[in-house]
Amino acid sequence: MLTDTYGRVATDLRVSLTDKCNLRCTYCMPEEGLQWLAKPDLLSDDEIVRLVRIAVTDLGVTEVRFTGGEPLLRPGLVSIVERCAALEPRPRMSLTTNGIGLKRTAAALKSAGLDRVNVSLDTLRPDVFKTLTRRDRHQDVLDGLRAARDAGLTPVKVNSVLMPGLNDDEAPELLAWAVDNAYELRFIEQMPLDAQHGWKRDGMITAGDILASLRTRFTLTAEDEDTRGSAPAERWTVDGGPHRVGVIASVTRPFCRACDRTRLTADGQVRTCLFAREETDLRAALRSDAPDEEIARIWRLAMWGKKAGSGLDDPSFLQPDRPMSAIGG
Ligand SMILES: Nc1nc2c(ncn2[C@@H]2O[C@H](COP(=O)(O)OP(=O)(O)OP(=O)(O)O)[C@@H](O)[C@H]2O)c(=O)[nH]1
Ligand SMILES: C[S@@+](CC[C@H](N)C(=O)[O-])C[C@H]1O[C@@H](n2cnc3c(N)ncnc32)[C@H](O)[C@@H]1O
Ligand code: SF4
Ligand code: SF4
Repeated sequence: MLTDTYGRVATDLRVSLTDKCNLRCTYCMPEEGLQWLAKPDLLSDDEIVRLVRIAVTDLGVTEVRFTGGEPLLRPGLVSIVERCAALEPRPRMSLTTNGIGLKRTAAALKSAGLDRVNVSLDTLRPDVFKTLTRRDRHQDVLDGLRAARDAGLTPVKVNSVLMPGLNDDEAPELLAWAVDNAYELRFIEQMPLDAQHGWKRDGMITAGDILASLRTRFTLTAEDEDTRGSAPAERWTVDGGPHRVGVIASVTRPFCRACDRTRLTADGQVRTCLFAREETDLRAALRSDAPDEEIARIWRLAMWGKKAGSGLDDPSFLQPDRPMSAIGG
């Protein structure tokens, strides 16, 4: 098992398949993109499947999420999913994506064994989308969302980050749309993980702001805390249910005490936390022909050193060197 000194056990593995992306969301990447990882530095499909196998069979991981950068840009994605679905025990598998390209791939991903998807969409307004992501692809995301739902990659969750002066007035509109389309909407507080290091605590939209805005139009009833488990999202039923809305309040209502996550970057580094400042190199072990037991040992040791939380409230907090897109959000 992947246990840490605070008694938490990591059973949820998040695998970044690439650091590249076809959008440039302002809270994540600069306009000109980043220095992408060199191809030889990326884990191969075989290396990824091997690490997932070790995680599932030797380390107690039960959930695997593929993310990035934009995971749909990884050519081998469908085959990676198919090979991971054949593992014993079979992990539950999901994908976090900007949705562009899902129209083409949703059915194949479902057949390969993917269980569900989370799609990021911050606005219903094409012009705001273009400003926020610096790309004119709004319709592609809407098409991808529909394709995911039609393919049965459900529940389809939608992740929205609200940015002051851009889309912070859209929360009720987004929720009405999500309810109509049977998507489960979650609002995410912006975190200091942007490549530009432009985050400011007093410049972000908080969970409190979001809930106040939603309550101008909906009656929200908090779900029982006991049902939350290790989920980052706190949830409310909307107008008596059955629809729900979530808020992922990493900054103002952190949930690190229940954290069950371990992360693998596209270049094979274990990260114990989104905000970790150290990484552990599994790629080097893989490429020096280490046996499975040795890789499992290194991974366990890395997780044992996991810190209590994000450290966001510490006066000495320092943003990690890698931005969200290179960590795997
Ligand atoms: N602080 C913190 N935030 C996270 C973590 N994992 C995900 N998030 C935030 O939650 C957002 C949504 O993450 P998703 O990839 O959709 O995954 P999820 O919400 O954990 O997954 P499910 O609810 O199981 O579908 C991300 O964009 C992050 O902003 C984490 O380990 N720590
Ligand atoms: C890094 S992206 C990777 C997967 C895919 N490209 C996508 O956008 O869904 C994963 C999630 O991280 C979120 N994200 C990116 N930067 C963030 C930040 N600075 N604060 C909070 N969430 C962020 C995005 O909104 C998205 O939901
Ligand atoms: S949030 Fe996702 S879609 Fe937006 S730039 Fe980052 S990796 Fe790309
Ligand atoms: S900030 Fe780190 S410790 Fe807290 S929930 Fe996220 S990954 Fe876990």
